[in-house]
Amino acid sequence: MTNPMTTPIYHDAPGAHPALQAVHLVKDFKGFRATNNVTLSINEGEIHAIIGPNGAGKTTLFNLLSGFLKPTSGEVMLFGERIDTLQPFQIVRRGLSRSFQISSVFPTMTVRENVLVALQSPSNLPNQWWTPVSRLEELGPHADQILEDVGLTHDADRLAADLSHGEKRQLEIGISLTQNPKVLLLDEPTSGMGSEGVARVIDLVRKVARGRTVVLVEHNMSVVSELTDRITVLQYGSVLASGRYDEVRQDPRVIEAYLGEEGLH
Ligand SMILES: Nc1ncnc2c1ncn2[C@@H]1O[C@H](COP(=O)(O)OP(=O)(O)OP(=O)(O)O)[C@@H](O)[C@H]1O
Repeated sequence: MTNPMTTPIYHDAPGAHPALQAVHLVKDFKGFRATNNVTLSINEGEIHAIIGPNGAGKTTLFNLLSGFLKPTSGEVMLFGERIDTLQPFQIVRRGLSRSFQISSVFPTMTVRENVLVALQSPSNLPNQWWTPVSRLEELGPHADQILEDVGLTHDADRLAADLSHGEKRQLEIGISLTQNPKVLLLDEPTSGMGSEGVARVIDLVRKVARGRTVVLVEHNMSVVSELTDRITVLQYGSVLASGRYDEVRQDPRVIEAYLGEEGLH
């Protein structure tokens, strides 16, 4: 095992404070290398997008960063401390949360109950909840604040099952916020949404990113260009390019290998 004290730290800009780092990360699935020596550094306060074609390894990298997969080799660092040796709930306690899409929403509970239940959990992970909803009222003001933050105040008493796709994604982000994460990972927050929903999520991500570091996997390039400070492009599990969106979109390797002749817009 590598000594954390000797782990190289990749600062990419003078004065930058890394929040989340991958250091020579490798993940093999039965001989198939899904993550190939990925090193990247995401700075405190940054909104960073991970993009790449289908099968490039984005979800695998997200799972490695949040502890849902253990790396074959390499390290993940959160504010300079190794977290790849920890369980996901311990990583949440250290300040990193991720959205779970529909898996962490209880469809038979109301929107507000979903947030209340997540608030009393030591992490926002499924199976970590045990307090009956009736005892959760003291957390009500906090839940209401989160619902306001994610724009669901008027939907508080609706069953989660009755929410639209976009509203469920808003609730997912709300559930992630219950742990007041310093680093928030969002997996395709605009997937399956029309332009109105996309615009709402862009506003929401900007809002929740205040005072936080946000990492998102995103296919919609207009979302990427509007929201992100820097992006990382994955191809075949490796980092093809990483840097400011404006720079990376002009990188000939990115244009040729990933985006086709038209490139990023
Ligand atoms: N548990 C697994 N076992 C075997 N192979 C896997 C496993 N998980 C992912 N892979 C493979 O690793 C590669 C990367 O998959 P991953 O889902 O990380 O890509 P992705 O960039 O998120 O793709 P998409 O944009 O389609 O969601 C793919 O070839 C996939 O088939």
